[in-house]
Order: sequence, then structure tokens, then C-alpha cells
Amino acid sequence: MKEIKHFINGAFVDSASGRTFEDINPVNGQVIGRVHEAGRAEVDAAVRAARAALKGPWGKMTVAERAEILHRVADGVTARFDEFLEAECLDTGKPKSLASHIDIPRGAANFKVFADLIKNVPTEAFEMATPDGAGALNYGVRRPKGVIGVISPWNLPLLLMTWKVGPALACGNCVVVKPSEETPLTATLLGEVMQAAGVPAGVYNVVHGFGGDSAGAFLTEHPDVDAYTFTGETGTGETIMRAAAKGVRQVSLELGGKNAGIVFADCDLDKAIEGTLRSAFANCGQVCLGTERVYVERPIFDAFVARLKAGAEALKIGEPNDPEANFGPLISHKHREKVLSYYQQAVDDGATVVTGGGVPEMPAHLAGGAWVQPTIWTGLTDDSAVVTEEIFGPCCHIRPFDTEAEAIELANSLPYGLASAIWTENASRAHRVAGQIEAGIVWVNSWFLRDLRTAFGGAKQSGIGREGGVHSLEFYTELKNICVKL
Ligand SMILES: NC(=O)c1ccc[n+]([C@@H]2O[C@H](COP(=O)([O-])OP(=O)(O)OC[C@H]3O[C@@H](n4cnc5c(N)ncnc54)[C@H](O)[C@@H]3O)[C@@H](O)[C@H]2O)c1
Ligand SMILES: O=C/C=C/C=C(\O)C(=O)O
Repeated sequence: MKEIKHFINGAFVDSASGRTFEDINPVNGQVIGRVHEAGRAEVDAAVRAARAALKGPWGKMTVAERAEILHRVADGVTARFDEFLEAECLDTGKPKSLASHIDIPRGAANFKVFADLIKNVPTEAFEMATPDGAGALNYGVRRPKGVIGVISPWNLPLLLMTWKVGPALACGNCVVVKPSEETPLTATLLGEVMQAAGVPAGVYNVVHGFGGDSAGAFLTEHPDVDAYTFTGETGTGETIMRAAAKGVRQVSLELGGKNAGIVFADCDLDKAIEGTLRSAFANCGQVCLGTERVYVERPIFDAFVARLKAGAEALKIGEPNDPEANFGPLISHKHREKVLSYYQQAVDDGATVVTGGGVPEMPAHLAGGAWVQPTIWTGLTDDSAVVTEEIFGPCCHIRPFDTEAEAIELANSLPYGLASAIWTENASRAHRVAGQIEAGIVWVNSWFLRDLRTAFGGAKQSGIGREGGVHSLEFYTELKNICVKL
């Protein structure tokens, strides 16, 4: 039986309490291993280790030395690609065909891009006049923020955790990571890579456990953490924000969404279908940027529904090692209950179930997994919970619209504002509509195309702040102005 330990001050350690919890394989419901659950003592040890490391060799390194070590971390992830792939797919059940193209390559890229960026960051300077005529010189310098609490979700575990740890370390901080209780493996394996790359002890720490009244809450309540970066549900973000307010700690929040796809009659229908299939069903619909609301211009509505139905029914449901599989299980039976409750709600609200709506027949060795059918609905009213609440599953509702203004109003009608995808071959319309969508990220004729230098984050209740490229510097450093009288 695998034993998953904390990684604190450069060593793998048990919980003093001896408390552990099960890590479950979503493919078959079997126990992968036992995970140590951190108490306040372990969280405190991790925070103290991070604080001490800031004053040790890490805090004395030049930018170039830090960048070199982070490139070694990236190379370490790549060198152990198959182990990370195995671990991520064991924890999440996602197809290896997906994780090998998205999750694991980004686990390396998220270190490389910030290691390179930090070496080329300009600063600002202002000469000013003074009454005595001699003048003064102002210049900005950036310093690490200090100890960063990193709390990450289970849907893209390595990608989303390293998306925060990469810039945090590039900027000279130290981190205490609390991965999701559902997916402890890759954050733990990264500890070994950090050791091998020569990252000093205490720079990267991992504590396992749950949220409330467990490791997550103990981390957000710890007074010696300087800032928190969190990705997860909006409600959890509110809780973390309240905890961070004590001691006035800054937060970067990447939260939930209920993203709209807008498909105009003048779109390239093949592209729109391919892109909407991926955005609705990739990762079993467990992608915050995914599309759960599809608005289609009326003249192509019937054709679009028929094509998307055919595409959903052509998805290959299967386990991670199945080379044909492009559709895995949900993360857990608990999450499946939530998704199936929305499947039932849709029926209760009078939806037309275009396809899916239940649990697929699976072979005996997979029957214990958290499987659901990819599902498409039409016919619901705009106020149905299925159309307004984040489900975070492989499902979407399709609704016709008649005018551009109507489509924009529908897309902007919810308190979320994370992402949107617009499908049209009319360039003017693409720019005009994208400019009016209230979201942090808008794709045109594409989905999940990611340039890591760009601003990434949500508007409205989908988040606070932007991470990515130079935008990450605003959160992971303190910018100081020095004014020198000449
Ligand atoms: N905006 C984005 O970039 C983005 C990316 C991925 C997922 N998400 C969102 O994340 C959600 C799915 O992930 P999830 O179910 O893991 O989210 P979640 O909020 O339940 O948990 C996320 C993390 O927070 C921890 N946590 C929970 N309660 C806590 C508390 N009170 N104090 C401290 N930590 C706590 C969990 O243990 C986990 O590590 C969805 O809403 C999805 O939209 C957003
Ligand atoms: O499920 C949400 C996916 C988020 C993706 C990123 O944060 C990224 O691509 O950097």
C-alpha cells in the first residue's frame, strides 16, 4: 500500500498524529494509498521551514542562479515524465492521451517560462525636479513577497499547482503547497524532483489534508504566511479571502465559472463543433474554462445540436491506459452525485435530453468508477439551475439566439466571468463581441490555446488578480520605489 507523506524542509515526513486518509482511484474506486493528514504542527513546521529558507542560500541566490535551478526542476519533470503521467492518471482517472499532452508538459513549462521571464524583467525609473534644482532619481526594485501559501484543486493537479509554484519560486519566494485531498501524488513526486535539482530545503513544502478544519484552513489561518494563491470553487475562495484578511494578506483567486460559447451562423461549423466538444467534454468536463452554456444563432441551431450530439456519442469512454480512450471518469463518487443531481434537475425542469443524462454501462473491472455519460440538453429556461450554476461535469445546455446583442446579454447574464469562446468567421464581429464579453479570457475560433505570457484570471465572481507572464510579478513580488536626492 502506497504511503503518501508530507514534504517539509527537504524531507518526507509523517503526521505526528498518525492520522491518514485514503487516496482513491476514480477509475475503479480502489484505494491507491494512504495519505498523511497534516495537523497544525505539520503546517507550522512547513511555514517555519519556508521562512528559514528565505534567509538561507535561496535568499542569497542571484536571479540567474534561481533561473538555472528552475530549469533543472523543469528538466527533472521531463526526465520523470512517465512517473508523473502514471501518478496524475492514477489520481484523476484522466486518459493518458490527455495528460501526456496537457498536464505533464505544462508541469515543466510552468517552471521554464518563469525562469526565463525573471531574467528579463525591466524596472522603472523617474528623474524629478526639486526646488533646489538638483533633482532626484526614483527607481523601482522588486523583492520576493516571502512565504506563499498555495492551495490547488484536483482537476489539473500538477498543471495548476506548478502554475503558481513556478512564478513564486522564480520571484525568490518560498512556498507551502496544500494540494487537493483527491490528488496528492504529483505534488509529492515534485518534492523528489526539487531535491534532485538542488532546490534548498524549505523552499518547496507540501502538506496534505482537507480544507475546512484541516490542512487547508490551518494554512490560511497561519499568521506567518505572507500571501495566498488559490484555485478552486468560488465559495472556498470567499472563505480563504476571509482568513487572509486577518493580518492583511494578499490573495490571488482563480475561481469557478459557468462559461458561455457563442456560435454564430457564419462560423466554420467543423471548427465550432470540434472546439465545443473539447470545451464541454475534455477532462470529463472538469475544466474551469470549459463551456457549459452554448448559445447558437438560430439558422444553424438544429444542425449544430445534431453535430454536437454525434460528437458526444462518438467519445471513447475508458481507463487511462486505453489508447483509444478520450473520456475518463469524474474525480470521485461524491462529485458524481453532484453532477447526477444536475442531470436529474435538468429533467425535472423539462429539458430535452439530446444525449446522455445517466451512467454508462462499464465492464466489471471498472464498475466501481465514478463514470457518467457525456450529456447535452436543450429547452431549458435561462433561470434553470442547470444553466446558471457551475456543474463541473461533461454536460452543456444549447440555446438558440437571434441577434448579436441578445447573445452578448445572455453570455454576460451570470455573476461568473471566467472564460468564453466565440465562433465566427467575421473578423469585425469577433473583435466587437469579444470586447463586450465580461470575462477574463475570451477565445475566438479556438479554446484552451494558452500563451503563458498572457494575463490569466477571472472577472466578477470568477476570481481576483491575473497570473501569467509579467502579471505574476504583481502578486509574487513587492515593488519598492527608492527616491535618491541628487
Ligand atoms: N479559475 C481557475 O483557473 C480554476 C481552475 C481549476 C478549477 N477551478 C475551480 O475549482 C473547483 C473544482 O476544484 P475543487 O473541487 O478542488 O475546489 P475546492 O474549492 O473544493 O478545493 C480546492 C482546494 O481548496 C482546499 N480547500 C477547501 N476548503 C478550504 C478551506 N476552507 N480552507 C482552505 N482550503 C480549502 C481543498 O482542499 C483543495 O485543495 C471548480 O469550481 C472549478 O471551477 C478554477
Ligand atoms: O480548470 C482550469 C484550467 C486552468 C488552466 C490554467 O490555469 C492554465 O492553463 O494556466
